[in-house]
Amino acid sequence: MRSGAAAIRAAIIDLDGTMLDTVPDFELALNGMRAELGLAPIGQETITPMVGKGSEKLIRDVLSLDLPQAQVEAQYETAMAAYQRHYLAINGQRATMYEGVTEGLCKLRSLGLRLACVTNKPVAFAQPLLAQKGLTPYFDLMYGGDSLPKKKPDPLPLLQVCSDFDLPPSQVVAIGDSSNDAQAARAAGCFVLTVPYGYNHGRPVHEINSDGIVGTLFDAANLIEAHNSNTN
Ligand SMILES: O=C(O)COP(=O)(O)O
Ligand SMILES: [Mg+2]
Repeated sequence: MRSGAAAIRAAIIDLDGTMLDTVPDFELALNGMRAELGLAPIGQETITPMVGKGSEKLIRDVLSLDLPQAQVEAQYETAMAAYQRHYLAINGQRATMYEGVTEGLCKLRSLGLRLACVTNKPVAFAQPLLAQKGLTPYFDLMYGGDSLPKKKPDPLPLLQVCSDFDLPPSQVVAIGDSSNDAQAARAAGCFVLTVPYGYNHGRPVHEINSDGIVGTLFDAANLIEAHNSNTN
């Protein structure tokens, strides 16, 4: 992060691919939906690069694997309803937490930062998932992909958090796994740190325009601590 910049007072943390590996949940829910539509199951290697742009795009992309455009639109509503039903039934069953997540969140809180989770996952999936994994207490607030009129890569959810926390974006860092998170952060004027173990739409992580790659959320917290000790 830029030396001479102001201290970081809040962090906005992504969910899928950053705190939790949810691809095994997506696999169950998407294949449940596909079975209802008479489509063959798909594997995690196909699903992983599709995660991160929200449910609407995911369902269209998954249907487009087999169906021509007109058919995708004709089946979309049925597919979305089936997908939501399956996802809610298995939510969190196979998702696992990445290394360093709880340590990182604890440390960020101990540094006095306010924390928000901003995900493109629908809020009806994200809220129970955070609760089930014991992550809810770390966060002051959470916005899902359908909480506001626009989702990442639009800066709106990040700017909303800055306004909720009454902080300028220059004092807020976004931490995520994808170019989607980085684009939103850059457009909002927030710092951005990237974890290398997530999905990034199937692209190499070094292509992301970010202020640094951190191995874990705990490493991110240590970097922020060092940055703040140079500014206070
Ligand atoms: O697109 C999704 O469902 C989730 O994406 P995110 O948590 O990485 O923002
Ligand atoms: Mg993500």
